[in-house]
Amino acid sequence: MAKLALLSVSDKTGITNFAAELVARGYEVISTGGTLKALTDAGVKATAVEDITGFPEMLDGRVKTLHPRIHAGILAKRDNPEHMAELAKNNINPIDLICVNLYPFKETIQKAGVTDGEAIEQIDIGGPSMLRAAAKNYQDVTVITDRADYAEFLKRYDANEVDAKYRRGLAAKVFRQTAAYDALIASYMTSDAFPDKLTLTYEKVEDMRYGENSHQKAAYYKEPIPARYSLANAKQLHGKALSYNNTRDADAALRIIADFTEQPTVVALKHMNPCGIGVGDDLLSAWNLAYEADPISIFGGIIALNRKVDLATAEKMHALFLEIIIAPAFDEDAYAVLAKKKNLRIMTLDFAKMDTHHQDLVTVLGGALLQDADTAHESIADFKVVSKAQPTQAQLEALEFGQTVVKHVKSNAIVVTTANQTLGVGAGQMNRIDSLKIAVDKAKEKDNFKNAVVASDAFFPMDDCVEYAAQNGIKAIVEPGGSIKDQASIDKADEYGIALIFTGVRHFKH
Ligand SMILES: NC(=O)c1ncn([C@@H]2O[C@H](COP(=O)(O)O)[C@@H](O)[C@H]2O)c1NC=O
Repeated sequence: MAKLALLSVSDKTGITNFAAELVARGYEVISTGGTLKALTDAGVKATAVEDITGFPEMLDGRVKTLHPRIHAGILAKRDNPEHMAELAKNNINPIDLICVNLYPFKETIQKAGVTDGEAIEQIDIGGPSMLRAAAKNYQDVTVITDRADYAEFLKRYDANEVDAKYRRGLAAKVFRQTAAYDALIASYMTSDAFPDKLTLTYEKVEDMRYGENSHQKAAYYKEPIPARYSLANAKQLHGKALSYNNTRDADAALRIIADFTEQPTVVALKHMNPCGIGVGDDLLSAWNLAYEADPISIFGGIIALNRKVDLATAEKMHALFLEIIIAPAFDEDAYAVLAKKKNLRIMTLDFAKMDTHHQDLVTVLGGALLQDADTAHESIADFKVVSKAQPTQAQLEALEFGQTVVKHVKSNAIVVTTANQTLGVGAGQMNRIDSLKIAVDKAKEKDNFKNAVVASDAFFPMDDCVEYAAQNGIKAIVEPGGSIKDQASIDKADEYGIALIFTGVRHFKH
């Protein structure tokens, strides 16, 4: 009896050639409607599934292969005499190879104007059933769901290397594939933000050279349908592949610059924290401010710019060693200058529709934490002045800028800023006063420090922060408030005659 192979694929790329190769190796091919047509049109001999089941394909294709003649043929254990006797009794032939890829559900839901009915119709039922049956019975059945495996299978077949280990690997691939397929359907069907079973699915973009350090292996995965404004949708025009750390840093820079849409803005970032942010009337002035904010830390930095990069700005950036430049676009001459550096990663991304409202997932030992992204944003209207001194309009604008920046800095986070430039960033210290000292001491070196204000991501636990800031010339501070010692900070502000503003919103970033 000839070996049987059942081929039923939506993506028909390479299928006729694969089928012909199977026939050449003595397989008898069975196929469903569209696949059968593709095969017979190409002159490959194949039998209709209907001729095996004795049933027509029904219900607009909802039922084609869902039949005991197919499933018993796949699932029978060849070394179980009772199974084989049952097959024989019912006149069912064992099926040795299943080649199935599924209805294009993902592609369908991305189509403009697709109806729910159209989407639901693209939920494959018969395909996953056959794949799962064959994968369960991998000891006896070969299952192929990825067309990249066609050539490998034939090679192994010819070398007599289609063994149980190989088939088990193919089976595992099937269970991953069907799990990912179902996860996408589940997320399409419900907007439950925190479901009982978290079935996220990601697709591998690439293996990375290494992870955070060279002894750590790593790979980059993207969501099946990533948001338009995401690194997954950025285009790399030039330079080396992004490393693990580059990828995280570029993502952090994109999250920051998404909060600055009104005016030309440049974000310079190092190790997940902004080292300089500048906002200007044009990109060059924004660059100058971001650069001058911290000309040392920017070395080897990641730069995000929210306007098309012009030659003048490109020349300034070219003078430095930078890891990544990401912007909506580059003028031709600007690109030519930047591309002189072989390794510099130059990337573009559509900045038009920034959808940053998403969830963030982090893993912990034995689990994961999922939360809404911190998209809260406080403006001057949300500020509550708690000191006797009232902030000037200029100070309010600087405080708003600082407040926007500080939520992107690792806690304990303190930033000292003007209304369009960071002057000092105190990040990731284990106590707030140390972060404040770092930020203030750095800012003090700057010419425009006299206009500087302080923003804090969380409340001051004691009055020492207000005292240090005031003693060093700071005239206005914004913080969430909420400490049992708030009054001490307010008293200290009043003692020095500086303005203290509460927002009521904390922005920890651990
Ligand atoms: N209903 C069934 O019994 C069934 N059996 C196989 N399919 C799918 O039908 C597709 C192939 O159909 P066709 O050969 O007609 O182009 C494959 O993606 C396969 O996964 C089915 N379709 C959906 O469930």
